[in-house]
Amino acid sequence: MPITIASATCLTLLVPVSVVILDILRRLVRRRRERKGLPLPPGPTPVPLLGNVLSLDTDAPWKTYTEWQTKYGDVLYVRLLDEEVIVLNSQSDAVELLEKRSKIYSDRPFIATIDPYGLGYTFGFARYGDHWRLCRRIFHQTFRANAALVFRPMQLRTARQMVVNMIDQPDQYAFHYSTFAAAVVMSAAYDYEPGPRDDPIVHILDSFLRASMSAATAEKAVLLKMFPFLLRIPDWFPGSSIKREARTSSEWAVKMMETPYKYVQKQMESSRDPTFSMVSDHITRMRKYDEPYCSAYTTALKHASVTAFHWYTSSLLMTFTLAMVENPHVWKRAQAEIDAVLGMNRLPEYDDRPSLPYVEAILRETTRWQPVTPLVPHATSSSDIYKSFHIPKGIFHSQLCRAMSRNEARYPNGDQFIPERFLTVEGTLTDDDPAEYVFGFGRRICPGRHAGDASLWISIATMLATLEFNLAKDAEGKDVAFKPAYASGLTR
Ligand code: HEM
Repeated sequence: MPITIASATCLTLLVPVSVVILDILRRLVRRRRERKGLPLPPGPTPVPLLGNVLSLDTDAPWKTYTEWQTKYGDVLYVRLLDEEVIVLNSQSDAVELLEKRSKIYSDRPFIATIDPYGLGYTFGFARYGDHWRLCRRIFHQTFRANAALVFRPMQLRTARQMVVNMIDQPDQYAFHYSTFAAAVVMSAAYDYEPGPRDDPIVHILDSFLRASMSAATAEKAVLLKMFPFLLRIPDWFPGSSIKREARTSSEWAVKMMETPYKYVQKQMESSRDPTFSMVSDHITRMRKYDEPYCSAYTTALKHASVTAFHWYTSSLLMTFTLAMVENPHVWKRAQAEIDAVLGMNRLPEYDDRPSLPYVEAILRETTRWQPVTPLVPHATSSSDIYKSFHIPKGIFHSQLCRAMSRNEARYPNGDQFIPERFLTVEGTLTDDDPAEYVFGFGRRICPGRHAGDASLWISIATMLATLEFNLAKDAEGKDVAFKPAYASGLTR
């Protein structure tokens, strides 16, 4: 019988699919042997091969996990194809494992999209090991609590500039948030202050974020893990779109890493004015080292200085804006507090922070209401036993920030934006601060949290002191209705 094109295609697909199925089975059998009779944490019953993947809301997985939490408890075991996942829904379990046993809970999982999309150029996705340690040390020297105080005058100035830009171009608010957040990190990392509009480096950052975030979804990670050859097929071949997207994202990532780095090198060579930044400091220090350490140091410095993490700050400012537009009574009460404490003649400064508890409560509620990383992925570097359950080596585990922030006992009506939940009846702040979980836990806890928190506070306080938050109007002066939606990806 002649072999048709259709049957040849079927045969071509059958081989990789069979290899993948055999590999999944082999790994599942090996894991079962390693358990030595101990049970896995409870979770929904997986179907053969597919596991629980069909029951998961892939756009908002935390919604399904939260439903399963009610049914199976705080420590959940879920299987998505061959990927085993432990979901930690409570802060106490996250502290117990990620902080007290941080030696084995600090790795990042293998996510097949990270390197092809260029996300591997930021050390946030690096595997736990020497490269990560060096990046983290470089980063920490600049951004640790005391060192980050140096940035405050710049953060204050940049926040005020952002408000001026918003008054000029209110419809471009998302861009102004991004410029502000990037300016803070770029100043510290490269001594580079972006222009208020159309800055070329902010453009590179935003282009990378758009290319990587819209593309790096969980489905694509699974697809690439199962069929890595998709990255090698010719551009004209059906199904090559993932490869082309990855290439675009990776090209932006290289520009994001190299362009500001070259800017610092040029400044150091040519400028008569001394430049001081994280990058220039380490370029100077590394002169005393020889190859190959110098080359490892340069790579770590480039990965540590990639400023893409500014998106956390700008994303939270978007959430803040949404909350203000939906809850005008909140910004009105905050304005009344600011006017009463500061009077009408000056803008908020950092020293005013303790005197503005309602503004602080708004910041806390913003980070709680819509956590910027609903699921934070970690991986175990060896197996463990927790609460008499077997936790396998090398599996994905994730603290579900979203479940912590929606714990009904701690936050009644958690879907609503209610800053008052952080205030006592006397109007002072309670001890509950979401910063205890929104920045992660243990050795991978956000190292930019001090700078990030200071950026958020000064920008929110300055906006509340100067702006009103209303719906846009159409040509007839009527409110333009809108339906808020979050993009899904590694962050929101
Ligand atoms: C202001 C809002 C911010 C929030 C809510 C936030 C949150 C987080 C979270 C949840 C993680 C993962 C922690 C874990 O794996 O357990 C993280 C990691 C990280 N953040 Fe932040 N972040 C913020 C701002 C920033 C800023 C402004 C910077 C840069 C100056 C930054 C730099 C980083 C880096 C480099 C990592 C990776 C750390 C590692 O893997 O070792 N973050 N952040």
